[in-house]
Amino acid sequence: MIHLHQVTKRFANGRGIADLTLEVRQGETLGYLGPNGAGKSTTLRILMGFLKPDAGQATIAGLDCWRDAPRIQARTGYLPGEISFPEGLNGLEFLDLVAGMRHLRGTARRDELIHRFEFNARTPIRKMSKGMKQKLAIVAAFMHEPEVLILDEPTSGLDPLMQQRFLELLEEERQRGATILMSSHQFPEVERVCDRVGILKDGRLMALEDVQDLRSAQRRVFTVVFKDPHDVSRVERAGFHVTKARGNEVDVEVRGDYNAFLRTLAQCDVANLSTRELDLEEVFMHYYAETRTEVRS
Ligand SMILES: Nc1ncnc2c1ncn2[C@@H]1O[C@H](COP(=O)(O)OP(=O)(O)OP(=O)(O)O)[C@@H](O)[C@H]1O
Repeated sequence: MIHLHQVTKRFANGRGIADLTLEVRQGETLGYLGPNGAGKSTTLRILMGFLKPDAGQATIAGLDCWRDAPRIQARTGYLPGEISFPEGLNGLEFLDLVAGMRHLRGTARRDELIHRFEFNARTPIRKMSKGMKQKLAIVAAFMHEPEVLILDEPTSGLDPLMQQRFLELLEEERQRGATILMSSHQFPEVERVCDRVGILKDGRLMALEDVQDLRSAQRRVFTVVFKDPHDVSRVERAGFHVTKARGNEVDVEVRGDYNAFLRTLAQCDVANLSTRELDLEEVFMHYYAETRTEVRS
């Protein structure tokens, strides 16, 4: 449904996106993650036809994002990262303006969304808080029940209750069959609502993974407290991936077969042992950091 094929956009500062190929399948929700300045918003703005790529092609439902921008903008729900509203309007007037541009007549969905996000849409926009403006932009992006949603950090500025409401809305849109591309810095929300997750760094796609596969892969962190500090180096020497070491206590990431690790532990004097699943943040954090930091005392 959403296709980027070898798309490059380079700004004067040398940043942007480079040779990016990515597909969001029909009915799929794809989480788009990456450090600040990675090029996420740039990608989304190219898809909405606000930026022209230097090379490559971006399409939504077969329409070229640059040439067919008005048609794409009419049928897509877009939530920008930085929202600029026209001067002098209240929330409802702004929504009427957007509805008019999309030739949308019914107001039931609009009113239902305003009710759901609990804000007074008659407030002048200049008097709205950051969170209220975000809610208003959400209503504008979702009220025409688009088949494609392009969302740039959609929960930023929302309080925890409203973030929850938003994720419920997204879940409903997924059920309805919408195709969703969503940038985010919130690993837990991506893990909750996305089918796949792409990681962008320095304008390049570093990883593209199925969230279900990540869940089912055997990845655990073992936190072990040794009685004898020499056992810490015994674990390291055996080739296991120690992610944190604090005195006698270590965190060890183990993927796949746990038996070899347990056999190594059997040779050590273990005072305490706990284990948990690796979360999405831990799986992907090394793409964010320049070098993995090891905490040693
Ligand atoms: N219109 C522009 N003109 C010049 N440089 C730009 C423009 N838009 C973005 N950039 C630069 O391109 C790079 C990528 O920016 P972008 O906003 O796409 O990153 P991002 O991944 O969305 O970051 P964040 O997580 O901080 O929102 C940055 O270095 C930014 O300064």
